[in-house]
Amino acid sequence: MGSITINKDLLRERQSCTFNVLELTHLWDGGPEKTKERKELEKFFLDDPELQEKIPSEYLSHKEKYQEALRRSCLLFKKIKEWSDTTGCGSQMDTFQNILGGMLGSAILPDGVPFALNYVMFLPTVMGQGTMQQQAYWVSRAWNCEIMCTYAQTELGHGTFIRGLETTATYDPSTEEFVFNSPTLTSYKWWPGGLGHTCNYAVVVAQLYTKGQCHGIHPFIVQLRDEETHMPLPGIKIGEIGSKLGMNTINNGYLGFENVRIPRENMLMKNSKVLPDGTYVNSPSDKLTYGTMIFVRVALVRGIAAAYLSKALTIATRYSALRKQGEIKPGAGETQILEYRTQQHKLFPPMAMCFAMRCSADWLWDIYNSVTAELDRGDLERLPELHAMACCLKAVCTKDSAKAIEVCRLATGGHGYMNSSNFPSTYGMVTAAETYEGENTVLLLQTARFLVKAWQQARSGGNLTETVEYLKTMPLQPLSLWVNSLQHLGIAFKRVAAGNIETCATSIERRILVGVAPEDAWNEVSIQLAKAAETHCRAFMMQIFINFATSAQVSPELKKVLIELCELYGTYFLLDNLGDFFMYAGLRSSDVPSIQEWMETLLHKIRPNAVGIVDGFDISDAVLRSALGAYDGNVYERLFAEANKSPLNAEPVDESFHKYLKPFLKSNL
Ligand SMILES: CCCCCCCCCCCCCCCCCCCCCC(=O)SCCNC(=O)CCNC(=O)[C@H](O)C(C)(C)COP(=O)(O)OP(=O)(O)OC[C@H]1O[C@@H](n2cnc3c(N)ncnc32)[C@H](O)[C@@H]1OP(=O)(O)O
Ligand SMILES: Cc1cc2nc3c(=O)[nH]c(=O)nc-3n(C[C@H](O)[C@H](O)[C@H](O)COP(=O)(O)OP(=O)(O)OC[C@H]3O[C@@H](n4cnc5c(N)ncnc54)[C@H](O)[C@@H]3O)c2cc1C
Repeated sequence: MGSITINKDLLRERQSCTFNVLELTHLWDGGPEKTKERKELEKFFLDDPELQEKIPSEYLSHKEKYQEALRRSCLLFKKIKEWSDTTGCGSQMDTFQNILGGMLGSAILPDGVPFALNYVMFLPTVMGQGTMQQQAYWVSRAWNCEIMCTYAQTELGHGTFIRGLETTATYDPSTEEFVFNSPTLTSYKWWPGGLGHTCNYAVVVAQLYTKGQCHGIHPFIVQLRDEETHMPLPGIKIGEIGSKLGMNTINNGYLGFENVRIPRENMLMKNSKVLPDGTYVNSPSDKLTYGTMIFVRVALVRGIAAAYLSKALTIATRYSALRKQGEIKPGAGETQILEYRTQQHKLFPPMAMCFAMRCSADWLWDIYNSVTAELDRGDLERLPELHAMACCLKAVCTKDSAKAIEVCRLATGGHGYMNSSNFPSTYGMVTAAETYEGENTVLLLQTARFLVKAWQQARSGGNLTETVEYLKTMPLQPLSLWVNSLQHLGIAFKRVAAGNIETCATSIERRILVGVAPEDAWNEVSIQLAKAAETHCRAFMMQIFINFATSAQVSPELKKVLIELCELYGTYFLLDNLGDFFMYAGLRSSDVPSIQEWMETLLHKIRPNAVGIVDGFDISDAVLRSALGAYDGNVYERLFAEANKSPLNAEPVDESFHKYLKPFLKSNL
């Protein structure tokens, strides 16, 4: 291809953008230095021909896909080492973030990195739950890829309810070993990434038995395969779970145990312990075992939800600026589809969501780091709030992102259905995150549990933490008349959340008063509870976005765009949930037309900057991997070039014609 002619419509869009795109890129990356580093990193990896795709992976068999992914993973991680040796350790963390969290990794291994779990879950588990000695031994081995590891928690029978896991680890004091068993078919580990044929070690989460007593689930490091031959060790039954909707190169696997013995020292013992004689020593909190899940939920908001959405938006927005279809005014010439208000309504609210996700992710990352430091000092006070916010942000952001990616695909018509648009693999990657690391409904219900408690505390005059402080005053303040302003939106979203939480709390109380058991009352109200958690999260994201947009140290031109996007976030979700705002935020039906108009005006204002905004995400063509979204806009040439990569086009007449079709056509049915 190699064409450098930029599509004329895209060129015009770029000329009419009202703000400096590079300024947005710097803001998005966290400063000019970060942008520079990212670009150097991308160049280092993406210019390597060995890492580039030769045949589109869709045309490979399942086995070939895995083998090719493994080849590239090995090269990739060699290069990471090379990169960090030349640039120092500090940036190694950033490198991993870039490779595993969304962007760079998805350019090289679009259907998942089979080594991901080694870094995303195994290492964080050892670092968070291992003693100093365990960390000293295991971290360097895994970090340097002397061994390859995964995190095996989910079983065929249980993913959500982890207290119900069935794998057993029974302590044998005579040999100072744990003996692992899978007593049932449903106790087989099922799903861990890289487990199939890649990893030789895993953190295995199992029910710990010692002195005849079960102490619940605990993490252990178990060797699965011989380090030389890679053969499964005696008693280990292991394999891959087969083809999936997406993420087909991440090598998810299954695992069963038959009397597999590991040394006592392989139990991760930072929190709870088993002494050589089998005495069990309790952890300060049994929820510390769940720490790695919090880490991944936190990382996903930015690394998956926001990152993949920014890609889908770049593809759909550029395409909508150059695609022409129909006329708005007869005879006026064909219209860029981006001119259609309905098209703007598909694309611009997700742009706003992308910003809201990024601000929230930064907040979540900061609180994660401070709470983790507090946990290390034995202070568990802020853990419930971190857990509650990680749960709802993971759930709401992955849900919004997956839904919006599908909207972006639909917004590109038929061409979006092609694998070469890169929508299918992008969607496959993000919808997986709606399930893994805590299924979204389940996580919303975890947040709801925290909110109902906070509500009760607010009623009894107790102290409330930062994210629920609004519950103290909200319902008591009189409702004011509706005003179309950002500040009013912020308050209205909190009122909706407070109203939903109050409704749930009183519904539960009412049921309990008439004799329903508290647990049944909870289940009966759980549709509303999940909704309450979502509205709390939305109110939080709205406020974080308002704070960000109003205080960002940027040029007035860019600030104007940020404020418009922020207002769009609020008006979009308000209009999508009018009933809530009628019920709880003092909205009257006579207020709605002006809000609808406000939202439509925002779409109109954002329109000239739409391409500028997605250009500001600065996603290179190599990362986008889309025939529809490339910077130069040569969509039709690219679609043709991609079609010609189909193996069916290698010959003018396929051999199947002679084998099947010709005899069939000649058979005179
Ligand atoms: C170092 C280098 C780093 C480089 C970094 C690079 C970074 C870049 C990375 C970017 C990303 C790229 C990734 C791509 C790769 C894809 C990988 C795919 C990975 C997918 C992996 C998985 O998929 S891996 C399995 C996950 N599987 C779950 O996720 C199970 C959900 N299931 C539960 O999580 C529990 O089962 C559930 C429901 C809570 C109930 O647990 P339960 O029954 O024990 O608890 P209850 O409900 O009874 O609650 C009792 C009380 O515990 C409280 N509580 C509960 N949890 C708590 C907690 N975590 N912390 C504190 N408190 C907690 C609760 O709030 C209650 O508190 P209270 O009593 O005060 O109200
Ligand atoms: C791509 C992918 C990668 C994965 N990688 C790993 C990995 O590396 N390691 C690992 O250990 N696991 C992994 N998993 C497993 C993943 O963590 C689980 O699938 C997830 O936690 C959901 O559990 P489940 O599949 O048992 O669903 P279930 O819990 O059976 O959920 C099914 C339905 O039941 C509902 N439900 C369940 N419990 C409740 C409840 N208490 N209240 C209300 N509704 C409920 C859910 O909302 C859902 O609608 C992966 C999964 C996927 C899809």
